[in-house]
Amino acid sequence: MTALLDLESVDVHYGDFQAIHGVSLSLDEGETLAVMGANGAGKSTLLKAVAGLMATSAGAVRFGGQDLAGMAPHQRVAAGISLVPEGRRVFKSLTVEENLLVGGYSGRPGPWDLAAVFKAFPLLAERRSRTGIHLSGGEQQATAIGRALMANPRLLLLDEVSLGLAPVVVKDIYQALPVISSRGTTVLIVEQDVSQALSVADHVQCLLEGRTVLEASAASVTRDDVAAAYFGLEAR
Ligand SMILES: Nc1ncnc2c1ncn2[C@@H]1O[C@H](COP(=O)(O)OP(=O)(O)OP(=O)(O)O)[C@@H](O)[C@H]1O
Repeated sequence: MTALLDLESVDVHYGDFQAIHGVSLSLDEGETLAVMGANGAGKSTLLKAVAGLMATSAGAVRFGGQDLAGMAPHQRVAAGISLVPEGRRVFKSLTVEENLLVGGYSGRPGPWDLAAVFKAFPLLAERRSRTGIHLSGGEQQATAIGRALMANPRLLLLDEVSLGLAPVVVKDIYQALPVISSRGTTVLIVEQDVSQALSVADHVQCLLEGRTVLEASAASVTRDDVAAAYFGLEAR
């Protein structure tokens, strides 16, 4: 079976600084992969390389078997890759419902519409007429994820889902992830909260200073294994 997302020995640079060193990964349709690592490990950079916001300097990024080299970010969205960036960025003057409808503008067919998003995030259904400026951090995060789903992506990229959110809100957001997967959407999630990541992921990959130091099925690793990889204890 061809992987939905396949990275082969990818390097990414910011000028002279190399942030990603030869990272490979493979993600099958319908699966969830959690990429973990400490601050500065390269997680966001990797997501940006998949979304087309950062150029790769070596290696290949393939989506559904197609090499994405040279494909612009908007073309990747049209092909079925949606990114929820760190910091959420909902439209503050629009209501929840309007934010979601903006996401559906690209018109890809698929299982996600307003009703499906409200079913996955019941808290949004209650807030559908509220403007972005009046939403809590968690409601903004849910809106940002819902907006990305409205584009009916085959691959949803989620950056730092729980950053800065209260634990109770994080729980609400994480409850939606199995619902998202159950509709066939493949998820690549960047997360610093190891327990949350392990609770939803099929596979985990840990980065340290831009290199893969752990790659495993979520069922086969413990929090301690991941923490050790995080801090480079296995590699030394
Ligand atoms: N715009 C930039 N210019 C130069 N270096 C950058 C830039 N953005 C990130 N970096 C560097 O690239 C490396 C990887 O950063 P990245 O943001 O991908 O890490 P991260 O694992 O997502 O961490 P965080 O959780 O802090 O976002 C870090 O050393 C960072 O300082």
